[in-house]
Amino acid sequence: MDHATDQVLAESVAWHAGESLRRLQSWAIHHGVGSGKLKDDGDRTSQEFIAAVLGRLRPGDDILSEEGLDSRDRLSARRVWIIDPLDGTREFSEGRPDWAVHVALWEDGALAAGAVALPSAGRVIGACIKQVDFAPPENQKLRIAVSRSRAPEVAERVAGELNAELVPMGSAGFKTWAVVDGQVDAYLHAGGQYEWDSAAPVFAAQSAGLHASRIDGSALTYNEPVPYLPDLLICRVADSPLLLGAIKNATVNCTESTKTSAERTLP
Ligand SMILES: Nc1ncnc2c1ncn2[C@@H]1O[C@H](COP(=O)(O)O)[C@@H](OP(=O)(O)O)[C@H]1O
Ligand SMILES: [Mg+2]
Repeated sequence: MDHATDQVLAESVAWHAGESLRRLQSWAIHHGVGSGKLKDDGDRTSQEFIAAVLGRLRPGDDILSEEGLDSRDRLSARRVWIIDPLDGTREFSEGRPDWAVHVALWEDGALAAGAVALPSAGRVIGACIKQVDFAPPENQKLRIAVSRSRAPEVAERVAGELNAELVPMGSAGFKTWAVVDGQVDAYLHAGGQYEWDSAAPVFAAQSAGLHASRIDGSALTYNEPVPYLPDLLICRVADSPLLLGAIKNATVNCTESTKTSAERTLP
């Protein structure tokens, strides 16, 4: 299968899943559906839709999904779709716009396709997005997107060292889009996340010419036995030495772990 065809599929399935979720969210708000039910319905229906499409169009591929059962089979597979049917679930269930759908393809050791659908912005970011070549206005503080509900301690320290502004938002995909779109200069996360939270955003960011790595500067790797990938930095390549240096200073005595957890075991 050629990667251009896989990329079209990733963008299309993410877009359609996102549009269904957007309609579900509007309907639920209009009818006063509780946030718990909206969250469960969103996760379930998006998972079912994406799994059905990939199962029909790519029957030989494996799937690693936040909402699906994991299996050891994917460790010997050549191609694994890594999906988060609804990222920013909390924000979705609160009726907010900062959520996304992530669909990525890992093939032979690397990300080969990926798409992040952003229904509130009417956008999908993937392989065909414009390269990010802008510089921030002079004398403007660096703006760093962080989790709205779990802003990491390291980000607060980095902001202190660089006199940067932290911008809280939901969803890894939404924050990545904010960097690609120039609304912020970086997205910094630590303290916990899984492969499905970052695979599609990282593919889209790298396609746009951005830096994406672990917060110690090492490469992000996918389809690992334990899909725990707790931290992430996305920013312009030119800003990466400054940010990685500040993160290094900030992680001394920081309580957040950047080590891979071995807590999840495969059946
Ligand atoms: N400390 C942590 N441990 C595990 N997952 C985390 C985490 N912090 C953030 N995440 C996950 O990363 C995604 C983006 O988080 P945030 O919106 O806080 O930036 C969310 O995915 P889901 O919404 O798919 O669960 C969230 O659950
Ligand atoms: Mg997620």
